[in-house]
Amino acid sequence: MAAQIYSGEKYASRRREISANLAKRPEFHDSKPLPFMTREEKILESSRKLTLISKHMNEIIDPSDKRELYHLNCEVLGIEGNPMALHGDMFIPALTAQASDEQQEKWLSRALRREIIGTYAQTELGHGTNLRKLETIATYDVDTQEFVLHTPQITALKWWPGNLGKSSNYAVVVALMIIKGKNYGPQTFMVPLRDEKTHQPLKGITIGDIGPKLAYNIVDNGFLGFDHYRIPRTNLLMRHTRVEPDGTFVKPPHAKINYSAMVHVRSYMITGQAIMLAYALTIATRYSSVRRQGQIDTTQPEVKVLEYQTQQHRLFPSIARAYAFVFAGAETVRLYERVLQEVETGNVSLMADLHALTSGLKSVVTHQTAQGIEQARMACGGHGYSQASYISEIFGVAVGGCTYEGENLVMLQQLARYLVKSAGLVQAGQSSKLGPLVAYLGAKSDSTSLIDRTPTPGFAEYVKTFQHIARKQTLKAAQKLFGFMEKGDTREVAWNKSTVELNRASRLHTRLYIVEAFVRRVEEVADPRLKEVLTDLLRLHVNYELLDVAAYALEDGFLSSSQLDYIREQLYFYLAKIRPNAVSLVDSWEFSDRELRSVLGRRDGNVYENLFAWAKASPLNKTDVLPSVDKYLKPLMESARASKL
Ligand SMILES: CCCCCCCCCCCCCCCCCCC/C=C/C(=O)SCCNC(=O)CCNC(=O)[C@H](O)C(C)(C)COP(=O)(O)OP(=O)(O)OC[C@H]1O[C@@H](n2cnc3c(N)ncnc32)[C@H](O)[C@@H]1OP(=O)(O)O
Ligand SMILES: Cc1cc2nc3c(=O)[nH]c(=O)nc-3n(C[C@H](O)[C@H](O)[C@H](O)COP(=O)(O)OP(=O)(O)OC[C@H]3O[C@@H](n4cnc5c(N)ncnc54)[C@H](O)[C@@H]3O)c2cc1C
Repeated sequence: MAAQIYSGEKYASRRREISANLAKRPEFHDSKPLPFMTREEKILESSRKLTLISKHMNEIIDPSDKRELYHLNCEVLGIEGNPMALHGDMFIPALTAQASDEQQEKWLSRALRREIIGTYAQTELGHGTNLRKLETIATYDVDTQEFVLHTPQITALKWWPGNLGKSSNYAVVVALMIIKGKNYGPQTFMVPLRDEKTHQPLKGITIGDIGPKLAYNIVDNGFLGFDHYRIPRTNLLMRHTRVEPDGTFVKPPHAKINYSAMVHVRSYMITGQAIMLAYALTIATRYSSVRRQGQIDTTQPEVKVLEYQTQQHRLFPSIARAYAFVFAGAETVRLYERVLQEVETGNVSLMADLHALTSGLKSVVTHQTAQGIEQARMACGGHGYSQASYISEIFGVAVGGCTYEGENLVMLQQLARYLVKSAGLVQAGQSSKLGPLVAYLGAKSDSTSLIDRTPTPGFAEYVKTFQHIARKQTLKAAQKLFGFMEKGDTREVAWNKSTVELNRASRLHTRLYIVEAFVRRVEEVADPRLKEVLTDLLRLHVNYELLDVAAYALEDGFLSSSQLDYIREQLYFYLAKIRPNAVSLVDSWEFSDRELRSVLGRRDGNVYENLFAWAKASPLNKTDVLPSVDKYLKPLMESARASKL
């Protein structure tokens, strides 16, 4: 099963080898539980481990394999980030996709060797979503052939970029490019921020950390201001866009080609989110098979809480989602790598499809992941609320994905633009022009679903029902938009009056895609034992998801209430059928205890003694009487007692 999850036996077994290798190297382990460290201690500890990774990586992994590096990071550094997180996640991808060969020679090679540390500085205090209104300006000075970076007001301060505050000495900075008074929109520049020897900020640069956040606190998200700060013309990233010495602008082959670092993260983060969801579910499912409370049969001993149907309903559909997301994530990465290669040859035709797909997936997957993690926390009762479970940290890190790389409700609208265009083609009788991701929009619906109307309903009937729902909502929402426009609203006003419905269409389209990705993967499985278990999980998935969106199919009679009853019964049937495999389904992700960092999620199930040991190790328990008691509580109680006398 691990080979299914990790798209092949080769990587699944490499993960095991890497984990086994690290188990023998205590210097790579956390020196104490992360929840007991201050933010400063965590950053120090993470930097220590980063240095070790840098030194010994070649003995443990093949550093050219992204997946191996990712696994090494998960084991050693964990999810709370590290001082070079953005260096790998965005700085290197931005240089790879946007720097010319000559620029790559100069900077990318140094970045890969870790001679310099970089980040991606785009968001500002006043603007994150609306990139066209960023306020940092890069004005071209033809005389000196330099760009002058400037922060004209406080809202123009870069704000949020990861590792900008304290760790990075370079950044790929996004600023509005002005040449001879003309605004050429957001462009990307390579900008030195700190002296390479002293690490002191360079003259003209104001820089620092933005303070603690909900989670992800090992990362020093930062602020940055420029005071007429000059960089050479050749620091504009010029793989696709160019500015000649005389200020002539040479257009890229696609207007949004500069957004590639964002598309890179959106493509990869689907897998990252699946893994965080699987972390939380591993912890909650294992704990639920250790925790005994209450009885189902009063003549029998207390049961494991995993026997309760409510607990299964809380956890198993999310287990199915984690599988669905990792399968969809693998497809997304394949498409991303293909588009990256095609763009290199000047073919930008798939950029819009990739953007639409990743915008939708990023939004639906992060939202459902956060919901699933929070349910996993509640499934652990009181102990879920303790940081010993580590689920609160997983939640905090994962939920950040709803905001970064494009706020979810904004990114759903990006997909909606694509869907509206496709609906326009359908309306114009040009369905043959629809791309493969939206071809179903042009198909004719059956009048009713055949779920429960055939002897053994296959997945095709479910897929058709999801297609019907997504098609109906897309065409309806587009019609709403066109209707407002026909009545005289501008497109923008009409759009704003239709966005809730448009975003619903985007979610339904994306949920259909996720179901189809799951079906595609299960169909490929050859081993009959694996196929059976994955088929059960997929059946749980389609029934759970369909129930969740059934209102759309009930309102036009595509599904009847008796079919709905059938879907519910199927759901309950598969909850029970999956129960014996539940622990194996989470164990199949093969997370080591080191990687999970959870007392509740321990593989050996020895939860109670380890919770007690963890509590005793709390810094508060170093002394029996705290200074706060000596200084305040004792005098308070003493004066209360004295006044009673
Ligand atoms: C199986 C195991 C294997 C293991 C393998 C390992 C994998 C594990 C990896 C885990 C990795 C996890 C990584 C986690 C990283 C965590 C770090 C997070 C750091 C966070 C960083 C950031 O947040 S950076 C800042 C991000 N900011 C944003 O995202 C801003 C959002 N805003 C925008 O993107 C844009 O402003 C916009 C898209 C909303 C609007 O842009 P604009 O105003 O310019 O455009 P329009 O709306 O007018 O649209 C015009 C037109 O352009 C099209 N378009 C827009 N963007 C793109 C694009 N990128 N590509 C193609 N086309 C695009 C748009 O659709 C419109 O088209 P039309 O045809 O006109 O409709
Ligand atoms: C953990 C984390 C890490 C980050 N790392 C980086 C980084 O490394 N580099 C970087 O540059 N940035 C980074 N960011 C910033 C991040 O990319 C932005 O915060 C994000 O893109 C959202 O933009 P915003 O903050 O401007 O939200 P806003 O746009 O202000 O969103 C506020 C609300 O307005 C709504 N809204 C905004 N525009 C529209 C619209 N057109 N239609 C309808 N509703 C709208 C949103 O849906 C939301 O409800 C990070 C953020 C976080 C949380």
